[in-house]
Order: sequence, then C-alpha cells, then structure tokens
Amino acid sequence: MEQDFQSAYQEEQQRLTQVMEEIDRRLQKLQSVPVYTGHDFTEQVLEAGREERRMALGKSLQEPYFGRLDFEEKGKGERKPLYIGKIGVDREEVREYPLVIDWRAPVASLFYSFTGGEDLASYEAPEGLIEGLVYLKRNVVIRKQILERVADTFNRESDDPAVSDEFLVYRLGENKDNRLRDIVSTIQAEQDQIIRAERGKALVIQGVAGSGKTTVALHRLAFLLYQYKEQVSAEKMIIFAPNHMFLDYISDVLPELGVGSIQQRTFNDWALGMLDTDLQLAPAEDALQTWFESGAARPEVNEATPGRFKGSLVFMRLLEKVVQQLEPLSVPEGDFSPWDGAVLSRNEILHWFNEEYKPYPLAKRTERVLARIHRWVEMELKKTASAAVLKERKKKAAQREKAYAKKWPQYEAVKMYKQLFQAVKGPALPSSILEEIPVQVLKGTAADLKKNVLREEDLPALVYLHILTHDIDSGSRFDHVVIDEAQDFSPFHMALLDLFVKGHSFTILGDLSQGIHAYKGVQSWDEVSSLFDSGDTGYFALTRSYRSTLEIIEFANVILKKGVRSGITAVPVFRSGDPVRVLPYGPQGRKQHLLSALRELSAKEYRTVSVLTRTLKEAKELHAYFTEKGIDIHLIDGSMKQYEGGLSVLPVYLSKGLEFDGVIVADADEQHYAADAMDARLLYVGCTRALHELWLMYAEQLPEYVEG
Ligand SMILES: Nc1ncnc2c1ncn2[C@@H]1O[C@H](COP(=O)(O)OP(=O)(O)OP(=O)(O)O)[C@@H](O)[C@H]1O
Repeated sequence: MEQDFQSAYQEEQQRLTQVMEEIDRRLQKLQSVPVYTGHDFTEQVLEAGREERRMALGKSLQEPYFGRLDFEEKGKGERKPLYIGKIGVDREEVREYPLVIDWRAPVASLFYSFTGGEDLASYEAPEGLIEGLVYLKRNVVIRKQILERVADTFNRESDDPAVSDEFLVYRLGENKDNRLRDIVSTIQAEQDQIIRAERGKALVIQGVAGSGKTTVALHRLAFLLYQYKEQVSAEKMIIFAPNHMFLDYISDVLPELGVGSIQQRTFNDWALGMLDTDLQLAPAEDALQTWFESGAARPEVNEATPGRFKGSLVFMRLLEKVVQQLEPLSVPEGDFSPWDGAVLSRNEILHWFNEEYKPYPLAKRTERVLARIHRWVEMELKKTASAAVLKERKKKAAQREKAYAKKWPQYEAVKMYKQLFQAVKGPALPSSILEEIPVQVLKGTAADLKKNVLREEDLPALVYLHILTHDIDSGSRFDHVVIDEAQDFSPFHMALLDLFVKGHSFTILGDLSQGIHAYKGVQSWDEVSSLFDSGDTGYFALTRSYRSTLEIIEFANVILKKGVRSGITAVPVFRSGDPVRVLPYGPQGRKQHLLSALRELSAKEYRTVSVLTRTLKEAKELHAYFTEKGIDIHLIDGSMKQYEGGLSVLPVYLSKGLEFDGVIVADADEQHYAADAMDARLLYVGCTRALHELWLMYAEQLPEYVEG
C-alpha cells in the first residue's frame, strides 16, 4: 500500500514537473512578445487576448490541476490520463486531449459524475454521447508548485475498487477563514448535476443547511459563462444575496474560478438603482428587531403582515389595476395652442395617445406624444411667412410647450405609490382597489410614506410601478439570475425579476427549514414553481450536508424533526468529530461561563469561532463584556459590510449563510427558544453554522426539541 502510494507520488511529481515546464515555456513565449500600446484596434484586441492568456498561464503555473481521471473511450482501446484544472491549457498538437482540461469542459464532468461501478461511464460531448471505462480517479493537491498530496478516490485495479469519500472528508475537516472557497476539486455528483444543468429554465433547488447551495450557485455561474460563451456575458449575470456582509463573504469564489464582472448584489441595492430616488430605506435592523424579538413581543405572521401582502401576486395585480386607472387621466384637459390662432385639438392628441402610441407604457407614450406635438408645432411654424412673426411665434411656442408638458403626469414610482396609499393627493381610485389592501397595511404604509420612510417590502412594488409606466430598457435585462437564500424572497420579487431575465433563466436556491423570515418569504417551493409554465421550470433537492460533522448534523436534525416537524432532514457525510456539548450555566454565572467556554474553544486550532445570541441586545451586551475581559472579538450587528473572521458574537438570525469552525449557542433555553416552529428554525440555523464543534449553553430548561 505504502509502496503504491510512493510510486503514485513519484509518477505525479514527474508529470507535474513536465507540465510546469511546458506551461512556463508557453508563458515565456508569450512574454517575449512586446506589449502593444498603440492605437490600432485590431492590435489592441490581440494584445488583450495575449494579456488574458498571460494571466491565465501565470495562475495555472502555480496550481496547474487538481485531479486526474484515467479514461478509456469505448472502441479506442487506449487508456488516457486526463488532468483537470481550474484553467484549461491546450496542447500545441491538435486531436489530443488538452494538457490540462478546464473543469467545466464536457469530458471533465466524468470526474464529478462518476460514482463507481462496473458499468460504462458517459458524458455528453458536442459530437454526442461518449462512453468508456474509468480506471482511476485521483485527487492531486498542488500548492505554489509543490505537490502536497496524492489521494486515489477510485482505482479499478485495486483490491477495493469503490469510490471513497476520504479526500472529501479530508477537505471538509480543514478549518475555515473569513471567505467561502471554491470546491472544484471535490464537487459531488448531485452538485455537478445542478452546476451543469441547461440554462433556459428556472431551476429551484431545495438544499439542506450546508449542502453547498451558495457554492454550487457560484460554480454554476462560472460554468454557464464557459458553456454558453456566445450567448451570455458576465456583466449580464447576477447573483442576489441577502446582505453586504454575505456578499463580502462569498466575493472570492468567482475570482478564484477565474471569472470576473458577474454582478453580486442585494435585491434592495438593485431595486434602488432602478428607481433613481433619493429616499433611503429604513434601517434593516428595525424590521429584524421586531421580527426576531423573543416571546410574546413578536407579532403574529399572517396574510395581512406587510411583507407578506406586499410580496404577494395579489398586490402585483393590484398595481396593474392602479396603472390602468391612470391611463384615462393622462392627457390634460383642453386643446393645445402654441400661439394665439393655432390650435391642436385635444381629440387629436387623445387619438395619438389612445390609438397610435397605445402599445407604449404611459411615460414612454407621453414622451412620444409630446415629441409629436413638437413636430406639429414645427410644421405650423413653417407656414409662417414673416421672419419677425416667426421669431415671436417660436418664442411663444417654446414657452407654451413647456407649460403644457408640465400638465402631463410624471409617472414617478414613489409618487404613484404615495398616491395609492393616500400619503399625498392624487387621482381618486375606486374603492374596490383600496378594499383589497388590508387596513393595517394601508394605515401603516400611509404613515411611513408621509414621513418619507420606505421599507424593503415596498421595493418590488416601486420597481414594478416604474416598469409598468416606463418599460424595461434592454440594458437592464439579465442573461441569468441566481437567487440565493430564496426562501426569503416573495413571489412578487421573483415574478418581477422574471420580467428582467431572458427565457426564465434562473437558479433559485434556498432551504425552507431555514425560513426564519416567514414574515416576508415563501412557505413552499410551489409558490415559486407556479410562477412558471411547467416546461420552464425544474426542481432539484440537495440532501447531503458537507459543512458539519456527523454529530452536529444528527443533533440539528432532531431540532428539525421535533421542533419544525419538517421531513427535510440532512444526510451527513461520514465525518466524525467531538460530540455536541449541551451545558447548563455553571455556578460562576452565565456571562462568566460563556467567557470561559469561548476561551476554551478559541484556544484550539480553529480560525473562526462565534457566540450566537438570541437577540441583538444580548449580542451587544456580551460583546461589551468579552471586550472588557480583553478578548478581541467582533460584534456583527446587521450593518456590517465585511465579515472579518476570527472571533465573533452575533444574534443567531444574522448567522444565516455563514459558517464557523466552532459555535457556542448562548441561552439555548425555553425562555429564549419557545416551543414554536419559528424559534426551532432559528436554533436549527444556529447549530448548522458549526463545522467542527458545537456547544449549547443554557439556564434552567432546554426547549423540548433539544436533546440534552
Ligand atoms: N463538494 C464539496 N466539497 C467540499 N466542500 C464542500 C462541498 N460542498 C459544500 N462544501 C462546503 O460546505 C460548506 C457549506 O457550503 P455552502 O455555504 O455553499 O452551503 P449552503 O447550502 O449554502 O449552506 P446554508 O444554507 O447552511 O447557508 C462550505 O464550507 C463549502 O465549502
């Protein structure tokens, strides 16, 4: 066995040396071409291509590949070792497999989809289905040109030719810093299927905590860009993530995969950008504090909850009716007269508005009609013989056109929205429209809007009012949209985004078990799928969890089963660690005990450790206490733009999407986590943030869904 390993290592070392020499030779050749700095466009394009290649080869030289697959194509009688890397490097000879195959290439899919067995493996190539036998699947770890590790995941000629998880488990056992990383060397078959799924559909992916949803979404973007390079561009692809800190946390993955320029934004930022308004959103912490209060102080969630009503398709349809009401009120009363004696009748203007320019939305229509009126004025001016009179008329016409244009409505989204909620004066709307809005939503929104307060749940409506009246300009359309943490998006959010994306090309990922924002998100994936025709949507489930140890996942699954009564539990990868510790506060008291637990856990080799509290207030208090005791720890409070890693204290609801080597859940007791699904979900989110170690600390009584 040891001998096999030695020879495999030597073989790979030799091969690595050869490949690095070859890449270096190519790089030097490229570097010997003088950099073009002139103005010739063709030369500039060629230079840009060379620069891209120089960068790629330079990067590839450090870690040329991570995997090897020995494959014998059916009927060819020749076994070939294929080396797979983040960046493909072609050979100079044609008709050969590349020196390094890009992980996104069709043949590389074998490396991920092959799960063992005697049968022929296959992959879909441009020329059709290719079948063959896989002999070897090997992981090769190279860091800064040094071969660090060689691990066979499958070897047909060994005594035990089964695919092993050993390398995956080794990778999962590593500690994490403050950034999510790429997983190209260990993508699993179920994840690969999603990454490589075709583009023109709305894919909905339900994935348990830690199943790699965010990671898979980012790899999928890189794949789509490679596979559909002629049809999609990076600038027109976007991933929506819940907040700025999370965006910072995931920001390294796409550059690591060699992909730049893909937009990574929050929905709120995107929407505000569309609206071009000076109004600011009310701070997110306001809503979070209301909805994540513990105990009876938390309002009940129902269909009249502002986020739920304003995220519903009922509200979306209601806005369409509002805009329909505006149409007959658009053309101002009275004829238009550019100077005394010249008259353009309102009937003529109405005809233009209601017939000729009918296909345009109201603001565009207004623009066109006013332009047409201007052309009419110019024609009339041409009929004027005297230069002095012409000058006078021109001046008059300009003044009157300006005054007349002012009489037309502006169709400004915020203003229309304020009018709907009667926060400012506006056209009278039929009572049937207003009656559709729950009274508490009507009153609450009117009060907010009078104070110029916008809330995040108002944004889909505002963007929709804007596009209903102004249309979508082609530059705002996306080639592909990824929605991460999609359980927190409403049906209205998704239906709105669907108007911006070509061919329903969506990847929508989330976990209903982590639906802690029930006051605004979806409660079933049917709410999402039903937005699309059945042929335009697909569904995948990710059930294996890669983040946490077996012990942590089994512990968290109990919370799900007993507390949320959910059937979607996680299947662990067999990576065993320390048992989960459930500790009552000792005689030294709550704060002191949490402090000693934090000290103990952070003294280990871990890079990230967090203390999760139930509320923001508790996080702030503990942060002050830990700091006073000389601990260097970050407070994460919802306004952060960056995630620093190291030690953190944060309310549990802000931990969603993140992960830490060690987690201490403070106050895991009945007072803080009540016997309802919402609190159980919160605790589930908290527990599933831990990679290696999870401690729960409590006073008095544990919730009944926590195993003591
Ligand atoms: N195939 C894989 N190989 C190695 N690591 C993986 C793999 N899949 C996922 N991981 C790791 O598992 C962890 C969880 O991944 P990620 O955050 O993408 O999951 P998620 O489903 O979005 O989680 P959650 O919903 O709980 O926030 C990350 O550390 C990621 O690197």
